[in-house]
Amino acid sequence: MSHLDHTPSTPGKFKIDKSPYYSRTRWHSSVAKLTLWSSLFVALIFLFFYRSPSSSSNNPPSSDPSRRYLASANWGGAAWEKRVRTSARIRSRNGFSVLVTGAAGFVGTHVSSALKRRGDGVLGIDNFNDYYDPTLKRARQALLERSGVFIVEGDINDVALLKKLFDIVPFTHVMHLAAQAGVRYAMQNPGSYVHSNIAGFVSLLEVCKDANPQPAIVWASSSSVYGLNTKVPFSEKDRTDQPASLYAATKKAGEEIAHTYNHIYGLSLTGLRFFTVFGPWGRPDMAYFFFTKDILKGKSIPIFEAANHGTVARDFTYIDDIVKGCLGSLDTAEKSTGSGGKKKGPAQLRVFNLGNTSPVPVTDLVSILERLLKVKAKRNVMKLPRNGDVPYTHANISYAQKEFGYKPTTDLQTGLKKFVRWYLSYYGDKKAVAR
Ligand SMILES: O=C(O)[C@H]1O[C@H](OP(=O)(O)OP(=O)(O)OC[C@H]2O[C@@H](n3ccc(=O)[nH]c3=O)[C@H](O)[C@@H]2O)[C@H](O)[C@@H](O)[C@@H]1O
Repeated sequence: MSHLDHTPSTPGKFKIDKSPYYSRTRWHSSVAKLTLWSSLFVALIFLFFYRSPSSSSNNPPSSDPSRRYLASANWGGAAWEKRVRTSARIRSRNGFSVLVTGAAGFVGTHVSSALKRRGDGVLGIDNFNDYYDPTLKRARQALLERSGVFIVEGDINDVALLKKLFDIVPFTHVMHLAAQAGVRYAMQNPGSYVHSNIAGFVSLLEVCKDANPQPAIVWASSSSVYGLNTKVPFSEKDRTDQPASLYAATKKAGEEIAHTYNHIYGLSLTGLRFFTVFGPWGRPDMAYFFFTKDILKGKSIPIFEAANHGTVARDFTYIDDIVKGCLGSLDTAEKSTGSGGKKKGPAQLRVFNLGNTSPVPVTDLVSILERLLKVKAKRNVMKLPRNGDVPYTHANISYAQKEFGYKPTTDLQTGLKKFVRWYLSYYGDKKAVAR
């Protein structure tokens, strides 16, 4: 029997006798402790990398199998590099070469496709996580593939991968749309917001600042940064220091981080505050999308109202208008001024509201859907939960209008008509009801 077998399991209660075995016992127990703590440490590191949510367009619940590629990256090789190069090749005079992060996401897909159509070189990156149905992301990927856009499967926290992409292609621009989206999910999985919207953004900026030439970066902030601001319409000059959700706080942090990288490294940075973007190929976690699904299924839908039966309203903005805003921002983005990681002069730093300028109550959104679907909704009106939602958003867009002629042209009714048409054709009438 080994002397260690006498050691009680409760630490602290054991007083070691000063026997000849004492020093050996202590040495053995130190080795055992060291082994125990090292194993724990290794296990914690493993858990962190394995369980921490991946970045890109959205983040998954902890069971997400798509995170596994973090441990085993599936990129590289001559054929892969050729696809990267071909996808990013510029096909028009004065065209750009754009790296689009979150390319299999809602906005990412539309922007990538618009850039490709006008002759820019486009390379996507997305981690295809399962925050929402990844088959929708795969369908978007197939759509882009047909128009010649290759989406690299990878995470924006993978610095080696990003560096490799910049080694292969001297991107002139980065359209950074990969993020953990959704206001309410932040209470369920706060770490995913930090991982994607903060750590992921920093890892991207680190690679961009070292790139030669440095790209100009346009990235997705959010209307949610206005938080508890009550002055309407929201103007870029209004205060944004009262975020109502962790999601909003991480987007606000992104704006401050952008300032830092602009200041130190001369990166040209443009943040876009999107206002509740909707349309075909949209995000299933958003109200207009799951209301459609649930109305068709005959399920009741929760409709939030503000205090004292106040109206909850959003400045819903149609995807095509957002795409125009993204392209306008890219077209007016000035070059970054740094090289070799060093700033050579002041660089452009901008933030734009991209909204529709006409807020619509959520109850009206439901009425429009009822008419388009020809089904009466089962309305379950309830108090706005304390989950990060704000009662009202309304964009002042005069800055974007002045800088690149931004002018939204699609109202909620017209946009929803296009969405419903897409929804029914994508899921098929029967499947749409069954889902
Ligand atoms: O503008 C933005 O920056 C944000 O827009 C949306 O956030 P949100 O406006 O909350 O969009 P939805 O989740 O689709 O909600 C739309 C409206 O429906 C309401 N709602 C939502 C869910 C629900 O069950 N019931 C309900 O009445 C919300 O209060 C809100 O007024 C996106 O989900 C965010 O990712 C984005 O950053």
